[in-house]
Amino acid sequence: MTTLLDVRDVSKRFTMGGLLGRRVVEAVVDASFSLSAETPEIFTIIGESGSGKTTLARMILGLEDPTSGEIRFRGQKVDRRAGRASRLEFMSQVQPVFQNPFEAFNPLKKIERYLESTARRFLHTSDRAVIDRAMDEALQKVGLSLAEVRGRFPHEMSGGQLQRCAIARALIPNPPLLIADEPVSMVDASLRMSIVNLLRSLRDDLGVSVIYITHDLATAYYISNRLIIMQRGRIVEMGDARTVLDNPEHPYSRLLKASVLSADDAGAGKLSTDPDTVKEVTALAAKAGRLVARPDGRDVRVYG
Ligand SMILES: Nc1ncnc2c1ncn2[C@@H]1O[C@H](COP(=O)(O)OP(=O)(O)OP(=O)(O)O)[C@@H](O)[C@H]1O
Repeated sequence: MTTLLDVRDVSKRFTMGGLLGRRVVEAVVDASFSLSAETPEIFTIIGESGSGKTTLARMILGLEDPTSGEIRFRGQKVDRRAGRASRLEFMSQVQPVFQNPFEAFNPLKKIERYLESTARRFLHTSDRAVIDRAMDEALQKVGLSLAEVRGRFPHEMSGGQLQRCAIARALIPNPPLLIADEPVSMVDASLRMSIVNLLRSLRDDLGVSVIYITHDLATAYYISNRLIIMQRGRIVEMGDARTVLDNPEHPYSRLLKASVLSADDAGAGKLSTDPDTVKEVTALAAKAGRLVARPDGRDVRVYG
């Protein structure tokens, strides 16, 4: 297997506060997984709020350095301090899609200006016809066209349409990997599935791999090939999405499946369920344990 992305024993520790009241947060602890270059897949990272999903994504994007461990993309170490040319080359191949498309776009600028600057940057051209063609091709991939988008400001689009534009922007350099951090949580429920289906068609029709970060088990089940479940920075279960979600083995994975998001916290990724179970699972979060490979291909964290 040729490896597209290799995340090896990666940890991230944040230290906050001064000498008095110093606080250390273990945001990600010893995360390891890899994606194949030959088989595009949707690889999902699931976990409640604060479990370390975004920190892991930011390290993969080279926006944050691991405290220990290493991330390699196509064999090259992901390095925030690499020279401008190699950083640009990396960024053209690993593109982010963020949660809130209204924040991703400057409200005072027409949408095409944003797409255009991405095209100029990554395609190294200022040829108008080449730029227009690249923007139109990328927009067609998400079910839009340059003619539809031209002249429009972000507020003139629905959240779903704008998220499509954000995905089109990410597709301009033809990246083999997208990192989509909660890409549907700010989109109206009625339009959510169309974005989820779009991610699926990027994989199936264009061969793009997607790291899909979410706390929504339903969409994860629907589109993922493999997934990892994170609790307080640690991977507690990893494997084929359906195997794990049909029959979760780690107590936290079971809790995640059994829990219902409370109406107040819908979309915030906080769990609301039986307090005793929560207590039991919280106690496990303080233990290191170790990931053990199971015969059915999944890895589950065990203790003692
Ligand atoms: N720059 C930072 N400085 C200090 N602590 C941080 C920083 N970034 C993240 N953290 C902490 O690291 C932990 C993991 O945060 P992270 O944002 O990665 O979780 P998450 O799973 O993405 O949560 P959410 O679903 O809410 O986005 C949290 O305790 C968070 O407070």
